[in-house]
Amino acid sequence: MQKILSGVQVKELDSQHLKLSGQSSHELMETASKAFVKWFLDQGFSSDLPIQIACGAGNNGGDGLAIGRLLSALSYEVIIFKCFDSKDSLSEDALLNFNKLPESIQIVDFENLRFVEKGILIDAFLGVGLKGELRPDAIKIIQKLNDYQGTVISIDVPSGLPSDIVLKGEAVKADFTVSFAFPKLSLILPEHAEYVGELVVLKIGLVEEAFMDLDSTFYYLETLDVPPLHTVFNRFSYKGDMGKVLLVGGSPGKMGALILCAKSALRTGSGLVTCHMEDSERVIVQTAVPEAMASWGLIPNPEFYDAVGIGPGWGTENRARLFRQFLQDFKKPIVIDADGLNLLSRNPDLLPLVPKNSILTPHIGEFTRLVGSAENHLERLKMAKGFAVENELILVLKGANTVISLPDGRQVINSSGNKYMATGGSGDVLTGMLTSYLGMGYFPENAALCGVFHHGLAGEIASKSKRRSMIASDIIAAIPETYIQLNIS
Ligand SMILES: NC(=O)C1=CN([C@@H]2O[C@H](COP(=O)(O)OP(=O)(O)OC[C@H]3O[C@@H](n4cnc5c(N)ncnc54)[C@H](O)[C@@H]3O)[C@@H](O)[C@H]2O)[C@@H](O)CC1
Ligand SMILES: Nc1ncnc2c1ncn2[C@@H]1O[C@H](COP(=O)(O)OP(=O)(O)O)[C@@H](O)[C@H]1O
Ligand SMILES: [K+]
Repeated sequence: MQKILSGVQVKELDSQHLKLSGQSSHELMETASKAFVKWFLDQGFSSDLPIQIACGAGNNGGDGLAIGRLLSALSYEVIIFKCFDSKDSLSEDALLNFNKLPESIQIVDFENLRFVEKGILIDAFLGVGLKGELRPDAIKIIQKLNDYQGTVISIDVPSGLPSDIVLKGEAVKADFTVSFAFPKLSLILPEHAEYVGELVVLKIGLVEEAFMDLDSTFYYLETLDVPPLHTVFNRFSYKGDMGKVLLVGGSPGKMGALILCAKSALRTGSGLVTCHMEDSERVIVQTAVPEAMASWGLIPNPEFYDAVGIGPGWGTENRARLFRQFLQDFKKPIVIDADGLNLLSRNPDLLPLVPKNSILTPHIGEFTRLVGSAENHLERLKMAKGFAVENELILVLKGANTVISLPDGRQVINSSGNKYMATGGSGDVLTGMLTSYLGMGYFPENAALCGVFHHGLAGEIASKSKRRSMIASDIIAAIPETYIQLNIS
């Protein structure tokens, strides 16, 4: 998995990479700019209007200048807005690219800037080299850039946004942020949603060894990381190998949560799924999911099951005793969601009974009840890490860019998923997937990573044709396609 480094570490990373690869810094800038242009062309933006590029004096501006030259060579009309005083203030590579600009590109001093409205503005003013608070002249530039009415694309980070802390002042509000190598930590904080817009991360061929000596506990989970985490089943596998899972949840009026969870576990690959609920509700489950079995009353013989998921739609009234009894009987890692988490919040004495390496899946509200309230998401991530380490549990903090905190202190940020997944029941689908992987014998860490990634990918696939019409059942229907796309048998 790709380490996520701080803005300060990026300089060190660059020099390590240049040393190990033999590439020059100018070539690296060219690679990054070409990666951007390739992405840009794939988006199919209209080529009728000029591309306006606001360039600063550092290497972020250098990227902007190189991109301008590359787009101009593809017959785009390009206008460069100079957000720096003179050529003397340019970084070495920015100057090199400034001197390579063809005559056909218009260069306009920032004071004389007049936007061509409704087109595209590329923000290459400030990147990870931003230090301290913005200088007054930079604030003015950012305010002016934010007056633009068309599409804004920020390079690496929206200008003004610090790369790894929460923003205090002004920053560019982008529609897209195209970051290089890994997402800078601040790009995944919900506080910055209106600045970052859609997040895109492009590979620029940095050699892996360059990351080795740079410390970070944050990692980025991407498509290529996932196939090796999966268990391969052989042709003699039988349904017992695929896991016998028990899902405990549902209550009158909330049976849908358990049904979604059961369908999701089956689609993920579980061999046998049993739903445990109140006697009065079992007909609903048996009708809705004929592939699942039903159980009610006390949980008979918990040891029979390979994995258990507990909580979706369960309610909290009169559940604590059953939960305690179950935790005393069942010693393998489990998945706890929704009301299972609420029960833990209300009965903290249950927490030490939760088997080590169990997976807890709170959204921010459940997290606040369970772990405490945080001033901002960065502080929340710190608390999540502390909770996972202290209790030897895996904490999946759900949201855009779900963060998986592992008992050894690593925190893995998921790259898959999108806003269309913000729909009732999508968390229940995740619980079914996670429990299914545990049931198939996956190490809990791999179950968490695979479950979260495939869930997000299924959301992406389903939303292609559904957009805001997507419902949780659509995510379940897209699970098979995730295996096809990742070539998992
Ligand atoms: N490995 C990577 O990630 C690569 C990074 N590249 C680019 O290089 C950028 C980093 O370049 P640099 O290190 O030159 O830094 P930047 O270009 O991000 O920032 C430096 C500029 O910001 C100004 N500045 C700093 N603090 C300020 C403040 N408080 N108020 C106003 N202005 C301020 C400086 O005067 C300087 O002009 C990245 O963001 C990325 O765009 C690419 O060129 C290639 C590879
Ligand atoms: N904006 C978003 N971008 C990506 N994923 C999202 C977004 N909003 C929600 N999700 C995902 O959808 C799921 C919602 O779960 P949850 O909040 O428990 O919903 P519910 O209780 O309705 O099932 C989580 O896995 C979360 O990561
Ligand atoms: K920028």
